[in-house]
Amino acid sequence: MPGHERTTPPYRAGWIHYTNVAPILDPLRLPPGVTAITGVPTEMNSALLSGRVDIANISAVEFIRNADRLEALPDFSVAVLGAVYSVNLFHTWPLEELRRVALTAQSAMSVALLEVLLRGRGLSPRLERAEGEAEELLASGYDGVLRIGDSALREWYGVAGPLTPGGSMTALPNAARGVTVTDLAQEWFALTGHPFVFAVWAYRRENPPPPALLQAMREARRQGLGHLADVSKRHALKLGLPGRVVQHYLWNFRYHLEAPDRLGLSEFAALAVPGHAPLRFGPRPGEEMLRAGG
Ligand SMILES: C=C(O[C@@H]1C=C(C(=O)O)C=C[C@H]1O)C(=O)O
Repeated sequence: MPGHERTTPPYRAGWIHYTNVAPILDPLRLPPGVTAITGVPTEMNSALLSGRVDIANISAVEFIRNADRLEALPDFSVAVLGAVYSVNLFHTWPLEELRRVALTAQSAMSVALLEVLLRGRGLSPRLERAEGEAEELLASGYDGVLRIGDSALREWYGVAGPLTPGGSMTALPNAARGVTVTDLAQEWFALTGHPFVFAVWAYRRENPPPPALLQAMREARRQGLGHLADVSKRHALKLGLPGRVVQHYLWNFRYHLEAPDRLGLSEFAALAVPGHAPLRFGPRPGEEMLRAGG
């Protein structure tokens, strides 16, 4: 049409912006032509699947369930080997005696992990979606509450902290005032000896991210991990937690989807989504142009 420039629509990103992705997202400068929105995991999962965004860090189980149409970046993850501190089951009875467990509506992956862990122990408490703080839900009649993200980290600290100087964050499970915190990633490690991958960066296969976005994300991660003390200090203020606790929390993550993480992911996929389509990952750093034919 005369007088009308044909413009390419923006490439739309959806970020779960929990503190655990701050080392990647805080320093990120979006390249021209890329926009971003933020939300909790279940919101970003559905934004990607419904086509409202083009790439998102989503619950890994949704990537597995939709492996026939999604692909994930080969070198980005939110994973841990052992405890994660922010995916917690708060409970007042031993796991074997739980009857009614409240699940946060923000999570898909941690819910799937809890289901796998309970099944593995032959347990089947009633699982219900309910939102609210752990102690509040425990007081209202639930005997277990699954919480994730920043509020789970804060509530974990409410039970486990304040840590004594030189005290260990790794003595788990934590318990205080009749509430036990079971760290689900720690349980996964006890079961398998492998890392647990909570999130991957996924996109619809026919719509991969522009190389400039990948480059910006990799550069941002380098910056963030290189200045972890600053990132931690800033978020500690926001969270109302000691800087050293947030720094321990952040350095503990595995952000590169390395071979051990993929092993953990495949193992989880086989348990949680039997018969899933093969998991597909995009080209390795530096190989994007090869695939684009350039
Ligand atoms: C480690 C976490 O992982 C997050 C948990 C998710 C889920 O339970 O669906 C999704 C994305 C992850 O970034 C956390 O929430 O603390």
